[in-house]
Amino acid sequence: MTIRTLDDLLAEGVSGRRVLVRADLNVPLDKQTGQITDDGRIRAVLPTLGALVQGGAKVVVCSHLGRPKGAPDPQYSLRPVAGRLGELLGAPVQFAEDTVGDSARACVEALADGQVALLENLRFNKGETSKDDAERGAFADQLAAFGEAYVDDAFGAVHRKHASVYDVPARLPHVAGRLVLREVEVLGRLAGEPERPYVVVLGGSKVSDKLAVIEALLPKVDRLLIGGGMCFTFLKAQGHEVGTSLLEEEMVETCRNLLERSEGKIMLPVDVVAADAFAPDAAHDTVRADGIPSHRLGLDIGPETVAGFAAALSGAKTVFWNGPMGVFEMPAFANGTRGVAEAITKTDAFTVVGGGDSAAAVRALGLDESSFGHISTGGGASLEYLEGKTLPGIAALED
Ligand SMILES: Nc1ncnc2c1ncn2[C@@H]1O[C@H](COP(=O)(O)OP(=O)(O)O)[C@@H](O)[C@H]1O
Ligand SMILES: O=C(OP(=O)(O)O)[C@H](O)COP(=O)(O)O
Repeated sequence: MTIRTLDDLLAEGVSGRRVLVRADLNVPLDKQTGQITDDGRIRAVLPTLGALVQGGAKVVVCSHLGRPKGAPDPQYSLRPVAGRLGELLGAPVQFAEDTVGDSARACVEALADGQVALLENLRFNKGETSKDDAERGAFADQLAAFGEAYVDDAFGAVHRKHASVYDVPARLPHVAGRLVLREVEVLGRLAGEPERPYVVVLGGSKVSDKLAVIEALLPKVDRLLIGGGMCFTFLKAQGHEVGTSLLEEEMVETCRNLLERSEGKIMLPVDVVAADAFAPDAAHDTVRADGIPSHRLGLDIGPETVAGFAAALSGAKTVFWNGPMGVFEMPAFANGTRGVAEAITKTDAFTVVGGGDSAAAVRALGLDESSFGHISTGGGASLEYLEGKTLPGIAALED
């Protein structure tokens, strides 16, 4: 099995050719202003886009943003991303008002050599995420018509069996972009035989996605530290009241089983910061993890938990962290994420941070990016890669 790379495509010559690039431009946006709060994922794809522009390709970029439900939803428009991408590339990016409709077609047809267009959010179309092969395939046909070659540089989405990731490469000559190659190279160090002790820290809000990964990771790790929105389903499984905290009721039984089989490797919070509301100025207190008041919700791990997690991390030789420990976007609930991130940087371990929001948290909290071994653009993608799974987006690139 081989995977052709962007360099192979460039060596063939791309001048005047339409190249469809799947990027992961799923950046965090400020809910009030709609502005991009962290452009790390846009910067991460610049080496690939820059090389194609230099080569004189007509570059058609596509991406998802957030989780719209298969229909246009203005709050998830990629328009602001087109503006920022143009600034970073130093040349305007044409924005298509739809993904595969008249606007997109006109935009693609008008491209001159070396110009870049960005299509509207892929997930405004049912076919992108459909579980039905035919529905996904029909959408992939429309997308593939925009390119003569396909580059996958969307590492953060390679674990999704979606049309733009899985079905389009079956329809076009396909290569891996620079970001995908780099991520796979670095994460390969953790997927093989990581130096022990190997500690994984999990948090964030995509609870059910990540619960599935824990099962597979448990045998490979020495400690699994769980905070963020993840922890409440586990606390509930231990029989504790979690108030109105993020909870996946239907996964409580799964968590109970995981705890039973975890041989004591799973470490949960002993204290949490519980608030009256999901708001920056909400009244809040640190409470015992088994004493969250029924009208409150946990928005951060508490200081005793941070100290316990730091102690568990101190002797580690390999650390992987995905998912903020709390709602770090609100300063009152950022201490847990900051504390754990600092503890990770103090270890002698090879440290990897993965995930759009985790990487954004590192930058937003003013931590030194260079004190981590690698900052990955993918959270779920890197976790599934570490699990040793064949990822749909990588498999689709193999010849
Ligand atoms: N206790 C919590 N309750 C609700 N949301 C939380 C909690 N802790 C963290 N989060 C949220 O999780 C989000 C990030 O989750 P996720 O997408 O899983 O991470 P990543 O993008 O790094 O993979 C952040 O926006 C953060 O506010
Ligand atoms: O943000 C992403 O993943 P991550 O939060 O696991 O890093 C990717 O853009 C994938 O998005 P998805 O989890 O909605 O498929």
